[in-house]
Amino acid sequence: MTKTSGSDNVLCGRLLLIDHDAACARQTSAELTEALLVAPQITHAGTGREAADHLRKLRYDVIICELASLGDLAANVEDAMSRLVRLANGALILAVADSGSVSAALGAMRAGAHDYLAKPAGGSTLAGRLAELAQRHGRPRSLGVEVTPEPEISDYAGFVGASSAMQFLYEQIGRVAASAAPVFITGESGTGKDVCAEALHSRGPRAGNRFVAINCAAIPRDLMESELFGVVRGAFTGAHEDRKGAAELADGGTLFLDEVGELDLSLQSKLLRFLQSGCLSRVGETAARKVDVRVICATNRNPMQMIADRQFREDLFYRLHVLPIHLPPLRQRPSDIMLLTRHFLARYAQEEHKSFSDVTPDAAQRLTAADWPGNVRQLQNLVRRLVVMFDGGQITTDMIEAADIESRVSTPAPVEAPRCEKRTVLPMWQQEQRIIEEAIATFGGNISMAAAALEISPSTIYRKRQSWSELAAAG
Ligand SMILES: Nc1ncnc2c1ncn2[C@@H]1O[C@H](COP(=O)(O)OP(=O)(O)OP(=O)(O)O)[C@@H](O)[C@H]1O
Repeated sequence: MTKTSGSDNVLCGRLLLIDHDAACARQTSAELTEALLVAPQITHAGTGREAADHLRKLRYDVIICELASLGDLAANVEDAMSRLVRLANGALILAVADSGSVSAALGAMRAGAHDYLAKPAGGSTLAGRLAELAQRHGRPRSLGVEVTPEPEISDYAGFVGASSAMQFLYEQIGRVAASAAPVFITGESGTGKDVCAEALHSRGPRAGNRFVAINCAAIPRDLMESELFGVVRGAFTGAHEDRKGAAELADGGTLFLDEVGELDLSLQSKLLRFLQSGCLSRVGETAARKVDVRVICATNRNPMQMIADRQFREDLFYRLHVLPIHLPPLRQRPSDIMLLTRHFLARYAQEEHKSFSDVTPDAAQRLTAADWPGNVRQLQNLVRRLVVMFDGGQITTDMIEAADIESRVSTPAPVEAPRCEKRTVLPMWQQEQRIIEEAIATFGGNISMAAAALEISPSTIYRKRQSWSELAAAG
């Protein structure tokens, strides 16, 4: 077996190996020790729960996790990995999946694993992949490492966060902001899609012009067209004067269409025509007006599902989905939770003229371990309530319990036993489509990276996308 070179020698600290097959784990340990120049301290855990016990007692640098061994942590791989990520305290996580379990591997990645390998993964393959990962993520705690970590950015254009997911996002915004091409932002509610749209505007060449946001879910359907494209006097009852719509107001700047999936289908056709021609007509006029806007749109729904359900035009989707950005949920970047907590604490304490010193270690542990289904908005609301409800001092777990009206922070989601339910089975091509689109979203729209993770070629993805549009059109 070949040893990794000195400069690659990044894996030397504490390593937790999770594998229910003890013989396999022994072999992997031996091979890894041989493949690395400085032997790591390897601890073996046979189950997810055993691993959780180790992680509560000691901090590890790297976790290698055979996914089938996590079954006792949660009913599905994604939830189990989310729990592991929360306990991992920033360790690098490399998932090892059965070669047929692409969806399990993707679920693990979605939940926050840094990378995955298909079985069988020998010691030198593992060592090589860990070296790559450590270079990419910068592991300052690994012993004997010569990696110079990139300077960590902890706030950027309205965002607070220093996790590797946020570093990737800042880099993406920096690159994408300069372009005039449409941006499609996805992410759960409260992850910062509005913040992202404004950051793209403020960091781009249109920053001197207007940023006009329109929430497609908040405006009644019959007013939407005039809000978007404007109206001429007398076009309908109540149209007392000529008025510009959001698109015209944003001329020279950025038009942000939030919750774009809520636009009704007839307006989607008009939006498509506008994107194709750069011209619009106000409601009640026939003349076309040339408008120069950069379009950014966002949704917290799955656009592929909306297309499959015929709620979103596929041609419009591909027109808008030129530069995709995906915002990771807060539970996948637990290292940002205390940074955000302290940021909001300082901000609201100042607003309320109060003084809060910090958060007790127990309270910090509780906040970091929570699921945050409402993401940053939920954390922000909780901190605001804490500041309003209490006079100052240190934030304790009792205070969190009292302020946590959503009852989600104090009670992490219980592990549900697998239920036998009647489920709809989607056709093979739709399941395949979902896996591939999820992989693409995981890598922020980068097809080459998604293809590499799926171990297929990028041209296969392009070819399959073409055949799905044909199937969707035929169906
Ligand atoms: N990384 C972050 N740092 C600081 N504040 C953040 C961050 N992410 C989100 N926020 C704050 O959280 C709140 C929700 O963010 P935002 O409205 O951008 O979320 P969203 O993804 O657009 O949600 P929705 O889909 O519900 O519209 C805002 O007050 C925003 O300022």
